[in-house]
Amino acid sequence: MGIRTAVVGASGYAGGELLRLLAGHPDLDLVLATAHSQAGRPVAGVHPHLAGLDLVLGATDPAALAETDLVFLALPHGESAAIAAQLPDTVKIVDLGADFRLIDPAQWGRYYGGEHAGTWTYGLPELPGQRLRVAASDRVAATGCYAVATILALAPLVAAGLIEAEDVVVVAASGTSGAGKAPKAHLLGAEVMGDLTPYKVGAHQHVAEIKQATGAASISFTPVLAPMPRGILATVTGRPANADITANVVRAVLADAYADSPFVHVLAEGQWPHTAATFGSNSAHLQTAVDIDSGRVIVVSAIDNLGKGAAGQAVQCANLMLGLPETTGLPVHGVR
Ligand SMILES: NC(=O)C1=CN([C@@H]2O[C@H](COP(=O)(O)OP(=O)(O)OC[C@H]3O[C@@H](n4cnc5c(N)ncnc54)[C@H](OP(=O)(O)O)[C@@H]3O)[C@@H](O)[C@H]2O)C=CC1
Ligand SMILES: CC(=O)N[C@@H](CCC(=O)OP(=O)(O)O)C(=O)O
Repeated sequence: MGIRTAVVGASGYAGGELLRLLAGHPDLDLVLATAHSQAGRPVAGVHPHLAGLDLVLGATDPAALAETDLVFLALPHGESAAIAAQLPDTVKIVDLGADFRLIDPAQWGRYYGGEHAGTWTYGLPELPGQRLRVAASDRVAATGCYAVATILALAPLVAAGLIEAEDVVVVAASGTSGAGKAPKAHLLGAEVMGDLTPYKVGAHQHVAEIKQATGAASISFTPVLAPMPRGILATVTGRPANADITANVVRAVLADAYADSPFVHVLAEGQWPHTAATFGSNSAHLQTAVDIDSGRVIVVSAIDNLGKGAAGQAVQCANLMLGLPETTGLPVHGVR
């Protein structure tokens, strides 16, 4: 018997991707998959791509979860804390929601409202020193999807002093699965297809965790909904601190920052990230340029929002928490 593992919120997009990854994981044994309104339905009825996974979605019962070794929470914001509070210390938890990501309660109040649940270890192992902190933790808050795409592009630039921390601009497009399965007015099929739509303009909740993780002082962030099922392409630009900066210098800083990170790939000169190349993987692809007109430093990053942006990231953190190799059960390469 391996690590007894439960997925809470298993009927959702992130939960479904966790089930798919766990089915191929050699050490994590899926013993419980729970849902809310869809409890009682077979997994394959909710997730047709998981046909053959012979499991019925259970109700979310903390007493049953307490009998496991590892719980992934893939719930709407605000629902994790009540369940986590009922689980003993013997159970390791990775929360995919936002509830425990932020340190500053004022930032929680600004972007989410309501009571701040607390702060867990931020689940982005590629940040300096964070791999060890995740490995030493029993409670980890996995990152937001736009946040990981942006932080991976931005953090090394701020840390190396290549750009000014108070002038960062991000425009990022996401596939529709990023919004979750629950019906939303702007996500009706006919409205999404053949269209690009900005939303939460000037007020996206991931700005708080991006600033917290990178040290950027001010960020203008514009998310765009794209007519594709999954994937994020983030274009991050910053004003250079030094007028002589070149793309080769930026590329070297990024390559150095991720030299020991198996899932982050700084692409060869001339190759640009695109979402399809990361589809189904836990990888992030990065490339950089210096704008020949404005002189701004540009880093483009691509991820699969359900992979490195959600379920893959969560499994990567769980691997570290359990002392397993970070890459166990996780695809480095996309499906095309
Ligand atoms: N989608 C993405 O790309 C990413 C998602 N995340 C985070 O992961 C979490 C899940 O997201 P996602 O899978 O997209 O969301 P979905 O809307 O697709 O799924 C939500 C899940 O939570 C369950 N649920 C809904 N309401 C409750 C409740 N009141 N109590 C208990 N369970 C409930 C649903 O069960 P049922 O269907 O049975 O009602 C479903 O299993 C969110 O916190 C999200 O922010 C993080 C990064 C990326
Ligand atoms: C397309 C879309 O709507 N995406 C969601 C991000 C979902 C996510 O990953 O972030 P959280 O875990 O913080 O919810 C949004 O922009 O709010």
